[in-house]
Amino acid sequence: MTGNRETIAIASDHAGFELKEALKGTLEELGFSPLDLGTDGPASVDYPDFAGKLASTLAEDKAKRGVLVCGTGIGISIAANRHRHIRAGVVHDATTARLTRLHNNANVLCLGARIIGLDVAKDCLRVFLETDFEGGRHQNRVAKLG
Ligand SMILES: O=C(CO)[C@H](O)[C@H](O)COP(=O)(O)O
Repeated sequence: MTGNRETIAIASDHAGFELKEALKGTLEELGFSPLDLGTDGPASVDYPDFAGKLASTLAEDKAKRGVLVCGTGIGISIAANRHRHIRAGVVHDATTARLTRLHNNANVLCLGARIIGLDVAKDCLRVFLETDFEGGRHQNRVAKLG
């Protein structure tokens, strides 16, 4: 928390850099405090490094939720999901953003900057952050993820 604003960790590779920068502003508008873990520019970098930074940040309890962006959202989600405390979901619209919270209790939102536009990405972010886990039948399934 920063003041009474929840901290949201956010990171990207070079392909996601511009979208990450834009989404930091969206987080502020929505009343959250973005914790930017890089990358810091358009120079080519390796997405597992930034997924790892975000995973460490959540493990250290510096944030409870995070956002990762790469070209497709896929590579950075694979990397993030190697960490047992991470449930990262790649989403493409508000419906998948809602369902990855309702059903999967995802704690990390993954977006593909080369796949979706800014307005859709903003919708995904807002819905992801405002939707609670449904529990019930999904609780055992999520527990079985390890
Ligand atoms: O989407 C990604 C991983 O899933 C990466 O952003 C993408 O592979 C980077 O590609 P390039 O080095 O050609 O910019």
